[in-house]
Amino acid sequence: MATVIDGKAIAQTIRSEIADEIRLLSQKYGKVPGLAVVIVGDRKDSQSYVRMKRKSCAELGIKSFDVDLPEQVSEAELIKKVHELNANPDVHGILVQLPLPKHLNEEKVLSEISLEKDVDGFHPLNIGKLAMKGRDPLFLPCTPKACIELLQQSGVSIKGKRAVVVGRSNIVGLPASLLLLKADATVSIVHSHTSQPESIIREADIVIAAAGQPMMIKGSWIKPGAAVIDVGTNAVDDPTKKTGYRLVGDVDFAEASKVAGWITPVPGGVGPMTVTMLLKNTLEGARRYIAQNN
Ligand SMILES: Nc1nc2c(c(=O)[nH]1)N[C@@H](CN(C=O)c1ccc(C(=O)N[C@@H](CCC(=O)O)C(=O)O)cc1)CN2
Ligand SMILES: [Mg+2]
Repeated sequence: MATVIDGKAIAQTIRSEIADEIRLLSQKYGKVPGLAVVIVGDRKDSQSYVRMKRKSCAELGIKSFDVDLPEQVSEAELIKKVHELNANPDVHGILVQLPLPKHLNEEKVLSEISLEKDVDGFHPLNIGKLAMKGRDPLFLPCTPKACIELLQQSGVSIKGKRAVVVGRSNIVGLPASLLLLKADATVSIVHSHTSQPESIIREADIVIAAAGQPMMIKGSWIKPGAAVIDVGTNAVDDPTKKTGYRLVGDVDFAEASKVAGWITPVPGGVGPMTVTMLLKNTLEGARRYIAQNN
């Protein structure tokens, strides 16, 4: 049976370290990190993620700046808000919750966030630097950073290993594959046009599943002893639950956990670490700001 990687517990340990560092920063410089969380519209899932982020800020001593905009907000108004946050010296990190409503151009909006405050690491220049050998972005995207941190904390070495990323989204799949490449893995990306994905996944020592397809990766697709990091958070109907649904990953956990060496659960794996990496990036942004302005 695989070792189940407890993302919630690992996240908790890192959070208490972040809280300690924030206390020190505050004592020494009289400043606390500030994070602006911008949300447009009222998608239930996005609202819930934003609530989690704001609550986590409060718990760790990060000042959160809440910007809630209506679904119909114009691109110009949203960008004006971003510019105001760029100019606010108490804000060290800015994130715009994704996805945005269809009428807004995500790439345009994200490229207006100051590079030094881009704690999601989604600014095209930060992504570009991630793709370049010998260059480092100011911030790494939170979910891919969470995946690497979970592997490292579990003692899984990446260098020279075969890694497969399932999915090629801008938020997870693409940056995760770039991070694995930077860590010297041999990386393949499997996506909706890949024929026989199972034959490629079966060769992988490390699998990062970020396809958004409930339980698509079967136990028979996993190489014995592989490390499996499941980014999927899919709601599937479950009449036995009060809510009427339950969350499952992109991996069939019951099957894969019998074959893998390590595996993350859903919920309680990558999700809590994603928010923790955001808090860590915000602390990094504040530290950098203080170093440049003292
Ligand atoms: N601006 C951004 N937008 C989005 C990001 C992002 O990193 N930045 N990622 C996702 C959503 N996301 C954070 O925003 C996120 C998703 C899931 C979790 C999480 O903790 N999941 C829990 C289960 C939660 C539940 O019970 O509903 C888990 O896996 O244990 C955190 C953050 C898209 N948008
Ligand atoms: Mg859009």
